[in-house]
Amino acid sequence: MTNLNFSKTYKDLDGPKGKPIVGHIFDLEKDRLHLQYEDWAKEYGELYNLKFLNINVTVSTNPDTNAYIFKNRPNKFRRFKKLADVINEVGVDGVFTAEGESWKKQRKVTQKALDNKNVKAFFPSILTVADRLKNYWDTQVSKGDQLDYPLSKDFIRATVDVTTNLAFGYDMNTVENQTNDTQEHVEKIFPQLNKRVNSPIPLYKYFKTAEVKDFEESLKYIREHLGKFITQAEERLKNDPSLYENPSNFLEAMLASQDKDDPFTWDEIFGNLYTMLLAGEDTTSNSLTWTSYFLSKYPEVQEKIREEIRQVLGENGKIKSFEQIQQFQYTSAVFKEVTRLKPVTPNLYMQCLEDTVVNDVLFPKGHFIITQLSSAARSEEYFEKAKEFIPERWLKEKDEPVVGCPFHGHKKADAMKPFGGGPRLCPGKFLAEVESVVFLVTLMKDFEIEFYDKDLEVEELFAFTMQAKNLKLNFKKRHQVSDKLKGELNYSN
Ligand code: HEM
Repeated sequence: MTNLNFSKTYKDLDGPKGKPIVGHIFDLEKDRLHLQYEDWAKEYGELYNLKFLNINVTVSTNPDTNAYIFKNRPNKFRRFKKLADVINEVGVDGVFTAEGESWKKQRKVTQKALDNKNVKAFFPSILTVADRLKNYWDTQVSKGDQLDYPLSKDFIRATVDVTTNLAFGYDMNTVENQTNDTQEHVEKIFPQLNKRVNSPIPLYKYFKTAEVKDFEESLKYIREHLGKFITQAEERLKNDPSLYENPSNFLEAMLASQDKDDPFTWDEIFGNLYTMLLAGEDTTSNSLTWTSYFLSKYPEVQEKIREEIRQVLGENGKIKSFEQIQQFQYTSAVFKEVTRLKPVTPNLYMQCLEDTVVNDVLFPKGHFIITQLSSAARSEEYFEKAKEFIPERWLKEKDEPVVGCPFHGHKKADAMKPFGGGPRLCPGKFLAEVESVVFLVTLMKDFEIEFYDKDLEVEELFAFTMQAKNLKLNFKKRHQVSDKLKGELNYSN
């Protein structure tokens, strides 16, 4: 500590008053944890303390502090050990929970599998999933307007298909085979993880309730199922040794390492397949579901996306090339604004690996810091008209090299970090953005959505990821554009 300069330590920070001995353990509102952290930040400032028995935790909503923490991984900070242990316990022992050298090795292969070049090469498979989605939706609306339609389920299926295709080289096709069980088992994982991470005593280890047993059955199913993918890929490599040099997907790339000095173990391969499935599906599908919330709230945004579709693809055109995705600037801005207002992973859990000074505050080795993301992203401090949904804030002014957000002026566009940051920035960010634009274009081109019940309040439900509770939508074939709108939007069809 001798070389560190600081004027305060975390102990000088304020925070809500906890109960004697237990501290804040019983104060946490598990279903709205991120909102509770945001509320406390309004009262106690951007850095404040909580206590769980004898464990001190600082919550940081400060973008600079958070950026520093993100940037200084894996050397100075790691993810919460308890979080990693709970995730590993269910077998998801991969790049998300790995640390140090093991993380570096796993990150390298993950990042390569998801880099721009690979996503581009994989693009035709995304289009295939989008075509299936369109056909499925056509069938649904051909029966008439679909009231209270479970659109979020379709987004889950589409993102599962994209991820399993890219990562495992397996076409699960859950969009067409609506009966696929895998995703139903996978859906149970995040809510259960949330419960386990937030239980001070791991009762699930000692009392096998029906819920615990059901969850364990799901884990068994997933283990067997993913195991089959590994066996199939091993066969492919045996039959075609050229795949060792040029693996065609993430799973093959991991298996190909068996040939090298530092091979991955079966558990590492399994854990990373599992990680990809979980990390790629829940986050992206929830973000798309939140997008459908804003589209229903603002029908004019649906129209603007349609106008962009017309401009980029022409009348009755289809997405054909990867390059066209870059032209969907407004649609991309819609998605970006959704990730600002509804960041689906609002809390990231960090721990200091050494005594560290961040923004003049000393945090000792082992100290826990929750990097809270939704607070800054929705704060007037960093974004003008912060509470409003304004996709245009992310559009470049014509002929002007505007960087980031024209609305925030002197404020900070990088105060939002829905994909984390630093060396552990989400490696699936690009894939998520590309597939989301493709699915939104598919949705808006031929269909429209509206609230099933305008008076039903849609709530943010925290279940490890942040989900939309009470979102009920009607799903319809696209209406004819009115003459008035045609004039306003310069529609010609
Ligand atoms: C809208 C969609 C998504 C969001 C909002 C999101 C968000 C995040 C966040 C916040 C993190 C933690 C980053 C950090 O600690 O700094 C993360 C990590 C990760 N994400 Fe994503 N993600 C999304 C989609 C995806 C997709 C599509 C994949 C892959 C198919 C993916 C794979 C991963 C992996 C493997 C990690 C762990 C990285 C590491 O620890 O080094 N994510 N994601």
